Amino acid sequence: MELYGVEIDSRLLLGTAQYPSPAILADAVRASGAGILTVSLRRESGRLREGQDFWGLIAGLNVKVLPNTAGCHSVKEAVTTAQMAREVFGTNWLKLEVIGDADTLQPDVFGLVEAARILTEDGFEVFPYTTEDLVVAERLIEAGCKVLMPWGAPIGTGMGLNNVYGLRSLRAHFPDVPLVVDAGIGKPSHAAAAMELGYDAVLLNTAVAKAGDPVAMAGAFKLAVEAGRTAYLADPIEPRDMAAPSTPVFGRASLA
Ligand SMILES: CC(=O)[C@@H](O)[C@H](O)COP(=O)(O)O
Repeated sequence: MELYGVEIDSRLLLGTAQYPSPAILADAVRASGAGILTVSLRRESGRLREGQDFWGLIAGLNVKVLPNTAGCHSVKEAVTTAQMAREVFGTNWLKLEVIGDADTLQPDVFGLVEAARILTEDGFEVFPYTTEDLVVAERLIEAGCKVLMPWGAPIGTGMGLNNVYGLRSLRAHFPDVPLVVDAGIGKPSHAAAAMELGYDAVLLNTAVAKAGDPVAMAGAFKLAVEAGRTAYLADPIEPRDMAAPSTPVFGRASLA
């Protein structure tokens, strides 16, 4: 998969927050085979010493880092955080979150488009956390985004794909834009379902970090993403209303 001209081996993107310990985070990342890790400057660098330890751990994993403006509620805050993240991580890649509602953590799509335009003009390669809205998607692309990351469900809910119709429409409208389902995935089956829809990748955090066994769950997500992608490429059958015998019957057995 190619994102902003960079070839990425794995179609699983993993968040790095909320793990029980740094060691479990590192083991989970390895088990997941993740190709990209998101890192939030604001959440992780609260205390200087801890922040430095954390950067060291992430750097040692040798996985591409996608800094994230998690927790930003305004364009100004997101732009400032992005500029700081570029300094700290030395990358133009940015996962752009502009949160519009404190209960659902849904994106402020108006602020998102504005921030995406400002940051793209400033040389960032923006991965916007958005909804499945087609018009917003169009505006983000006009603003310079070359990847879109619609939500599956609100962050941290684990509800899976809330609007399969919307996600399918988005895929159909933008066949050539890399699309990543970001947020709300709770189980490997949700990730597989996203991949079966033809999504290029999934991004998740809570489902692994908060699992009873994060390392085992990370391995399960790895398999699910691979299975979903393989199934998509294998061209699944369409569901149908009428039954159709899977074992054709030629003639009848004579019991006489
Ligand atoms: C880590 C990150 O980028 C989150 O903001 C992301 O949206 C993940 O959401 P979940 O925790 O619901 O997987």
